[in-house]
Amino acid sequence: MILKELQLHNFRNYDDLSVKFASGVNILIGENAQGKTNLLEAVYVLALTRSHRTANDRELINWQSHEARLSGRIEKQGGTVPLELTFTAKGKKAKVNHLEQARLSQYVGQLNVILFAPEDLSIVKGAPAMRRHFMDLEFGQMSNKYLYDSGQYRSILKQRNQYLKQLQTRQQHDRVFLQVLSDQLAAYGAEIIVARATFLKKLEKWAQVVHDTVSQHKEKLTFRYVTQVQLEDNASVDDIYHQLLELYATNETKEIEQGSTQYGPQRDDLRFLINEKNVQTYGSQGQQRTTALSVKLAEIDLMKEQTGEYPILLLDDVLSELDDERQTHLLTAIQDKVQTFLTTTSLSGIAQQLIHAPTIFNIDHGTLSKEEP
Ligand SMILES: Nc1ncnc2c1ncn2[C@@H]1O[C@H](COP(=O)(O)OP(=O)(O)OP(=O)(O)O)[C@@H](O)[C@H]1O
Repeated sequence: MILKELQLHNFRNYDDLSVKFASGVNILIGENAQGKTNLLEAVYVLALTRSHRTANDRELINWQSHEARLSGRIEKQGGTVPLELTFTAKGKKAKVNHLEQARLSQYVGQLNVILFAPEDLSIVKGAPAMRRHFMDLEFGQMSNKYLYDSGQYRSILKQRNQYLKQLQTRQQHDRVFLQVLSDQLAAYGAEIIVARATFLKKLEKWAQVVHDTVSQHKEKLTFRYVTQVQLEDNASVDDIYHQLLELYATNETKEIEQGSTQYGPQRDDLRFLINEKNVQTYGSQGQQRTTALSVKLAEIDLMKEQTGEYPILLLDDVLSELDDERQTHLLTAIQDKVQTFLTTTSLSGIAQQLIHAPTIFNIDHGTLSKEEP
């Protein structure tokens, strides 16, 4: 899939921008605070309807304005698809093929992106929330159902936590309503757990291929999905649902005391192992970085397997963080396959010989100029 064109209107520090991109590697060069990350963010937002940097959409709108508009034209095997997003103080509207979508989950998935920023290098050693966020982002793009189920789960979880607190302070007495919420939560939770397990198996398979090459056949990378339920191979949604219900029933008093839900996918984690040893605790910094790189590259392959199209890769200032060997692996893996946008303040430190005919854009105070070859 290729993002052929992008138009921005009052998005961050861009007043009006209209740009055509190359199908290979697009390098965005500029000094600090000129709008490089804002442009990558625009592509990310166009794909996912929300930013990776802020949960507050208002920040995306130019300070001088009340409305931001992003539109783009993507080219896929099935043809060209125009996308449009409008942000105002009241909310956002999403259009595919000029038709407004009733639900954002219907919009997401048209344009698939993978973002790789320096903080992703800490996916192995960072907090569990980071790995859950990673799973939700990636799997949500590949499956509308996953996206929908996790949205429902989040809202029921919030209600249930509020209700547990109310039971704690005796504002509420009705435990039957708690059971209704537990039932709904277990139903969506089971869907999420089974989907995560299924996607992780597939992702692991691709990550093993990449890691085997990067480690020159010395290391075997495996994933371990850490969840509170018993997860046998091919576990059914129904089985997990009953296990969760059982956990809620047995721990009702404890959960009321704590005033929060203690069981479910919001407590999951993901462990990476190299030759059976946990990379988080035993891996060198180099192995942790290589694992992160293998996982990122595996996402590209998995996305292709699931959707039939390669996603777009957004590299936010990450190449300078990778040594020559890892840069080589990354750039060779994507060469001539994946449309890539990379930001940098300087070309030095980037293995340019591995980038086939890049298109270079200079960014200066929210304006773009293409460097002629
Ligand atoms: N809503 C907004 N309206 C107008 N300008 C904004 C808005 N949000 C951010 N900016 C401006 O955008 C600029 C930051 O741009 P960006 O984050 O893309 O920097 P960058 O080029 O990636 O720099 P660095 O290399 O330091 O990361 C800042 O000058 C900031 O003041």
